[in-house]
Amino acid sequence: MDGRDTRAETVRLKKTVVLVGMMGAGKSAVGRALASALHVPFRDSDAEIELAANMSIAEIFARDGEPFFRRKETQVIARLLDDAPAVLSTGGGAYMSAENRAMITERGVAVWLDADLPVLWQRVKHKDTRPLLRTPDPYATLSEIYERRVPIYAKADIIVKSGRKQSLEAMADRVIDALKARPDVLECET
Ligand SMILES: Nc1ncnc2c1ncn2[C@@H]1O[C@H](COP(=O)(O)OP(=O)(O)OP(=O)(O)O)[C@@H](O)[C@H]1O
Ligand SMILES: O=C(O)C1=C[C@@H](O)[C@@H](O)[C@H](O)C1
Ligand SMILES: [Mg+2]
Repeated sequence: MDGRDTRAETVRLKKTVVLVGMMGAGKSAVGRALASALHVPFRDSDAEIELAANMSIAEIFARDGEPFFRRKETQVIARLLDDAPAVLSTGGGAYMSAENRAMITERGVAVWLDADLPVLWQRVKHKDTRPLLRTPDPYATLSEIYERRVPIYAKADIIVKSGRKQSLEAMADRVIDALKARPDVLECET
């Protein structure tokens, strides 16, 4: 048996879980906890792009522009979806591309970590690593991006609400609970 024991159950991931959502939704942080709970590899498209380019995302945006970054993002997601089932955290804009959405849903399962704007702002306001928020009024920019993107994130296969007070592990557990309703994604024996 190649399944692993999680919370007194044996679960086996059959498809890559692709976390989508806004900057600060917790895709990277919750993704790591989720991969650890499911005993599968954790991958992060932003980190993979930075590794391949040997540059930070802010540097890539500044030197090569956002369209170049988006092309790399699509290539990296396609490559990572070829690997064995894993948890894949995407960058906040990845799910905006129809091409990315199609391949994610065909070869994996899209999970939207849905956090409200005030929660997102609390989480991103102290860091200046996100090039899209390097504007004179980053809160207004985040708000505008949020309003524009929410209808697209809502197309995800699974939606998990992310509250202010939930720990990363609690969020990972909620994602696992949602995945259990999808036996084509998570095989579960008690
Ligand atoms: N449920 C949570 N509880 C506590 N802290 C959280 C939670 N989710 C995220 N955070 C914190 O918020 C910050 C931003 O989260 P994270 O980097 O995972 O977001 P992201 O969705 O990957 O954003 P990006 O699209 O910019 O990569 C981190 O410091 C993370 O630890
Ligand atoms: O929301 C976005 O468009 C982005 C989010 C980050 O994860 C990075 O992918 C990059 O900063 C762009
Ligand atoms: Mg991230």
